[in-house]
Amino acid sequence: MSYRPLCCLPAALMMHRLWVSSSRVKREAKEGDLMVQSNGSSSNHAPIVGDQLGIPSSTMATGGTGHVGNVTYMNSGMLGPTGFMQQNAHPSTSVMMQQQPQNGGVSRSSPTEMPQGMQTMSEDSLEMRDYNSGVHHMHPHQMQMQHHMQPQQQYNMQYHNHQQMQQMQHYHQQQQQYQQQAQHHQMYPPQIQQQPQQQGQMQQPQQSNQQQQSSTTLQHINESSNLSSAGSISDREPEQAGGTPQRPTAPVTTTTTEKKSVRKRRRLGPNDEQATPKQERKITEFMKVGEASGSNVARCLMTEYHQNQGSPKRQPQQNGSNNYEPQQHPQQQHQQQQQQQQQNQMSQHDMHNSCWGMATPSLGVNNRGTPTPTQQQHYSSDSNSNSNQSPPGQGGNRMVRTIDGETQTDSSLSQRVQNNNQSADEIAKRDRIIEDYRRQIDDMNTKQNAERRKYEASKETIKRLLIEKNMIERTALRDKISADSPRIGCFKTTRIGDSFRDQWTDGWGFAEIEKKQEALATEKNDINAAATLLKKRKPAELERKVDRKRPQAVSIQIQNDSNGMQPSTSSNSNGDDAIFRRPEEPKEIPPQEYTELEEIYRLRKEHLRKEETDVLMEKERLDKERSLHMRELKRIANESASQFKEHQLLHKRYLMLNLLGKGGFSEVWKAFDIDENRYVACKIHHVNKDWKEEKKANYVKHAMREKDIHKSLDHCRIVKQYDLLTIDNHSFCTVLEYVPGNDLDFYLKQNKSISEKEARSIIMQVVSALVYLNEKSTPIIHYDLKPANILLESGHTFGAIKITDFGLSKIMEGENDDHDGGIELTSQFAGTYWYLPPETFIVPPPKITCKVDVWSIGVIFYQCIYGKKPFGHDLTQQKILECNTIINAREVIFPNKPQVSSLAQDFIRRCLQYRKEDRADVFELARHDLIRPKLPREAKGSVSGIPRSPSVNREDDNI
Ligand SMILES: Nc1ncnc2c1ncn2[C@@H]1O[C@H](COP(=O)(O)OP(=O)(O)OP(=O)(O)O)[C@@H](O)[C@H]1O
Repeated sequence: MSYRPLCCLPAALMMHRLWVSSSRVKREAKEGDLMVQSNGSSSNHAPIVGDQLGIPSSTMATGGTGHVGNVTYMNSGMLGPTGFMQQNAHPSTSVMMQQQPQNGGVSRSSPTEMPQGMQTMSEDSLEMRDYNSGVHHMHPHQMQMQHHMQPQQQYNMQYHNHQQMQQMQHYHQQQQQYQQQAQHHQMYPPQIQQQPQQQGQMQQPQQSNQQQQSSTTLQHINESSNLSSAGSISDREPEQAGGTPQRPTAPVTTTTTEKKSVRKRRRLGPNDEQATPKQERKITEFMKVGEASGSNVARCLMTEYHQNQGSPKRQPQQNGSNNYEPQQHPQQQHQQQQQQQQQNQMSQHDMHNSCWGMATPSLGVNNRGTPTPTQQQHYSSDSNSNSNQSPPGQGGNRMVRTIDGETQTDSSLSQRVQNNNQSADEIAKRDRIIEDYRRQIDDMNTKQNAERRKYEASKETIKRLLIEKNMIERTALRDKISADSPRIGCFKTTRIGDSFRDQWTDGWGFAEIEKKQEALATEKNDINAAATLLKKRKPAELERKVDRKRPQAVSIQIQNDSNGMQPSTSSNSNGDDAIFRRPEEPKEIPPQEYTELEEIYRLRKEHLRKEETDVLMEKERLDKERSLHMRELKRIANESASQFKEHQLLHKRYLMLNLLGKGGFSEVWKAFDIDENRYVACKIHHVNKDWKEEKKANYVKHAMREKDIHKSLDHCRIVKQYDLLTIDNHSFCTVLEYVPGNDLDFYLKQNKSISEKEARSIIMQVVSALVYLNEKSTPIIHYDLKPANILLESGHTFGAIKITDFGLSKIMEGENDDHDGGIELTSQFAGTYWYLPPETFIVPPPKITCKVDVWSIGVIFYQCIYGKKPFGHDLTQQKILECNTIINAREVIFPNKPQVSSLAQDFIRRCLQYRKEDRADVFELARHDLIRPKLPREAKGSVSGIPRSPSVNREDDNI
C-alpha cells in the first residue's frame, strides 16, 4: 500500500479514507482506547501516521502512545477546521484518509468494523466511499485478527464480512470513480464535492439534515490545503496550528484545546509537522498498532460524541457488525436522541471540542487491533456503560475535562495505560476461562471414553457370564439326559432292511413299572383266589345265618383253602370231574378264623388297588418324562449340529445361547440382546443350497412376507418382532420377543387335556389377537393357528399366551380381494391339516377369509377339552389328505366325557360349521357369551354395541 500526504489527496480519496477511518473509529469508540495504536507492539500504525503527518514515530510516541495522539490531532486539524469532522466524522477518520491503498482505495476496515464506522459517518456521504469495493478485501488487520482468533470468532467475522460484501461492492465502485477523478484533477472538483452529498441522500435519507454539514465539510476540506500541517490531535489544534477555516456552527471556544494542541506540537517539534509522510506503509502495520491498548476515556467520549450526533445507527447489531457493543433498546435510543437533541445546541461547541479532543485517542483505538472480537465486544460493553448509559450532560462534562489541558491529557494517558492493563487482564481472564472450558471438555471426553470403555467391558462381562451360565446349563442338561436315558430310554440306531434308523427304546424305568404292574396283578389274582376259597370254607353257622341255602361246594372250597390246598375247580366241574376225581369238600373253618381271613383279603385288595393307581401314575409320569426326554434328545442333537452352537454373536448384539426348537426350514434360538439387555428368540431361516432357484425364491418370498406382516403387528397377545438380520447368503434371522414357557402343543402332549376353564382362557386370548388382526385396514389371516403356535408364557395353561409364526399368513389386500368374499388361496395344502377348514381342501379352492382361523380355534378348543382332535385325530397328514377326512367333516361330535358346558359346545359348534358362510366370524366369536366380558346385569347385552349372542342360555355356563 502506498500512503500519500493528506494535502495531496483529492477530496474524494480523502472521503474514502474518512470512511475507512470511520470504521476504525467505531472500533476505537467501542473499545474506548484512544491510544491503542501507540502500543509499541504494533508499530505499523504509528509509523504510518507519523510518517504521513511528518512526525517521527519516536517523537510521536509518548510512553508508547503520544505519537498517536499527535497524529490524530494533526488529522483532526486537517479536517476539524472544515467543520466536516466536527459534524460528521470522527476525527480519527482523518488518519485513515492518509492511507492510500495500492489497490485503488480498496483499503478498508474490516466489515466487522465497517458498520460501526458507517454509523459514525452516516450523516454524510463519507461512509459510502468505503463501500466501493467490488470484491471484499479483508483489511490486513482483520486478517491478522482472524489469524489470532478462535475458529468461532473467525467464523463470526467471516459471516459479517459476507453480509456486508454486497453493500461494500457498491461503495467500492464509487470509490474507484472518485479516486480516478481525484488523480486526474489533483484538486477538488465540484462534482466530487457534491457526490458524497448525493450518495448520502441516497444511502442515508434519515441523515439528510446533515447534508449541509457535509457540504460544509467538503468545502473546508477544499480549503484545507495544508493538511499535513494540521497534525493536531483535536479539532482545536488545527484551528490554531493550521490556521484552518472556521467552524460553521458552534462558536469557537477552544482556547484550552488550542493551547493544548500547540503544546503538543511543540513537544513534537517543528520537524514533526513538516515531516513528509512516508508513502509506503502497510495497512497491516497500521492495524497492528495498539493491539493491546485501549482507553475508556476515548471510548466514553467517542460514544458521547456519537450520541450527540444523534445517530440512530449507533447500535452495532444494526449493521451486522461483530457485536462490539450490546444493542441498545430502541426506546432507550430514542430517549438518548431526545436528550441529545435538547442539549445539542447548548453543548454543541463543547461536544465538538470534546470530539476533537477524543479524536486522538480514538485514533489509537481505531488502529488498535483487538485480539478477538470477543474482547472487542467486551470493550464495547464497557464503552456502552460509560457512554451510552451516561447522561449527556455528564458526558459533556467529561469531554470538557478531557480536553481541559495537558495535565488532563496526561492523566487520560495514564488512564488509558491503566485501561490497557485492564484490557490485558480481561484477555488473560478470558483466556483462563477458555482454558477452563477446554479442560472441562477434555475431562468430559475422558470421562465419556471411560464410560464407554466401562460399558463395553460390562457388555463383555455380561456376555462372558451368559456363556458361562449357558455352558453350565448345557452341561447339566446333558448330564441329566445322560443320566435319565437308561431309565427313560433313548434313540438307538437300528438297521431296518437296508437302512439305518433311530428307533426309540424304553429305559429300565418302564420295565420296572411293568414288573410292578405284573406283581400287582399277580398279587391281585392271589387275593381274589384266596378270597374265593375262603368263602367255600365258610362255617355252617355263619352260612346258615347268612344263607341257609348256600351251596355245599363253597364250604368245601373254603375248607380246602384253609388247609392250604389250591381251590378245586369244583365249581366248574362237569361230568368228567365226577368220573376221574372228585375233589374233597373243603372243610369248614371256625367262624372266627373265617371272619379274620375275610377281613385280611379285603384289605389286601384295597391296598392293591391303591398300588395299581400309583404304578399307573408313575407310568404316566414316566411317559411325560419320556416325551420331554425325547424332545430334549432331538433338541440337543439339532443344537450340536447347528452352526450357531458356539455362542455366536450375531451383528455384535445377539448372543446365541441355546436352540429352542427346529421347524421345517427354520431353527429358533434363545439369544440375549446385549444392547437391550433382554432375552430374544432368533428364528433363523435357512435356504437349502440344493434347492432350485424357484424354490429358494418362493421360500424367501414367504419369509419376507412373514417378516413384513409380523413387524407391523403390535398386540399383547402376539409375539413381537424386533429385528431382521442377514446372516449369510443362505440364511437370515428374525429377532422375536422371547416367550419363556412351552407351547400349547407340548403341554397337551404332556397333559392330554386341560380343563374347560383353562381352555376357555386360552381361546379368549387367541380370539382377542384375531380381532386385532381383523380390525386392521388390511386384515390378516394367520392360516396356521395350532397348539404349536400358541406359546404359554408361564409354561402352563392358566397364564398368558402369545400367538406366533406368521409364516403362512395372508394379508387381505389388493384389488381382487374382497374382504367379505375372501382372498385367493395361493398356497393350498400348506399348513397343518387337522386345523384347516374344509374349503381349503377343495380343488380348486374357493376364496378364503378370516373364518379359516375361526375353524382352527374350534379345533384347538375341542382338543384342549377332550384331549383329541375332532377330525382325523389318529391320522397322519397324508392319511387326512387321502381320506378326505376334513372334506367330510360335516358335523362335530362331542364325547360324553369329560362333561363340557353347552356354551363351550355351542362355541365349538359355531367355529366348526362346515360351510364358511354358516360359520361365525372373529367378531361374532368375540361376542359369544362364553368369552365376552362379564358385565353388570343391567348393562348386559348392550355393551359396546355388540349384541349378546342369542344362541346359548347362560344357565349352562357352569364351567
Ligand atoms: N418367540 C419364541 N419364544 C420362545 N420360543 C419360541 C418362540 N418362537 C418359537 N419358539 C419355539 O421354537 C420352537 C420352534 O419354533 P417354530 O415356529 O420354528 O416351530 P414350528 O412351528 O414347529 O416350525 P414351523 O415354522 O416349520 O412350523 C418351538 O418349540 C417354539 O415353541
